Amino acid sequence: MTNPIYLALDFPTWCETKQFIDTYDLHGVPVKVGMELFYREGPKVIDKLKANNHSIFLDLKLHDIPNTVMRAMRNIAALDVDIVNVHALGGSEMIKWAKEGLLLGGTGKDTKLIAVTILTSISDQTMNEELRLNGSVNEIASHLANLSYESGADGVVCSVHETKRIKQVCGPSFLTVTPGIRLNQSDKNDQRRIATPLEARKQGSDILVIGRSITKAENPKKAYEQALEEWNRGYESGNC
Ligand SMILES: O=c1ccn([C@@H]2O[C@H](COP(=O)(O)O)[C@@H](O)[C@H]2O)c(=O)[nH]1
Repeated sequence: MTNPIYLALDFPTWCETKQFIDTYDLHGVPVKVGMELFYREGPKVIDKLKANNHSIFLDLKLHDIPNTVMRAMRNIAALDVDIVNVHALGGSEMIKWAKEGLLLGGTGKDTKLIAVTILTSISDQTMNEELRLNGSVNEIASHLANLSYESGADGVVCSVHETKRIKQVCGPSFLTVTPGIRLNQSDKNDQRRIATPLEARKQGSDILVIGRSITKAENPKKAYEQALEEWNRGYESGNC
């Protein structure tokens, strides 16, 4: 099976990104490019990573009126990356138009459109008391996943803790992409709904996104290999 661990390249510049990949010999691993790097370097960063054989998840989390998202997605489609995303809270019309934009601007590659349900930095308490969204994160994330599924998305971004329920609601082939992964549970940082790679595998995640547990590790190469080893252990021990 293909490597499901996307390394979050949350660096300020291409220069620092390249230095990190070169130093720790992480050439060719799947990567996630987010707002920090993309807003600095623009589309050329995608070409540079492609030249280095990385699968790319472009994490720009579009959230606007349907027409604006469709037109933006038409341009993003030309970048020919593997995964792109929107916020599910933009609603069903926005998700449908995002898919339309992706198809209109696409180069024939099967770019997956996924929708962020509830950010992994949000707790039940923040959702209920600050945002005044009623229900548990689990309930709302699975509702938003179902909405995304019915609107033509290929999957969602959620935490490991919602994966099982989302698979039950949307079916096994609906992708669950899970950030909030920690190799050491004590390093939560700004994340609230975290899990280990082993738990992610047991709960049925398809793709893991890992940033700081690898980039800030003493030995990032070893940390990446540890994540892969845990993931594979989850499979070998028949836990899935
Ligand atoms: O709900 C979400 C959606 C996206 N992310 C992104 O994933 C990485 C996680 O980084 P860590 O350092 O492993 O916490 C980061 O780029 C986020 O923008 C997310 O964490 N949660």
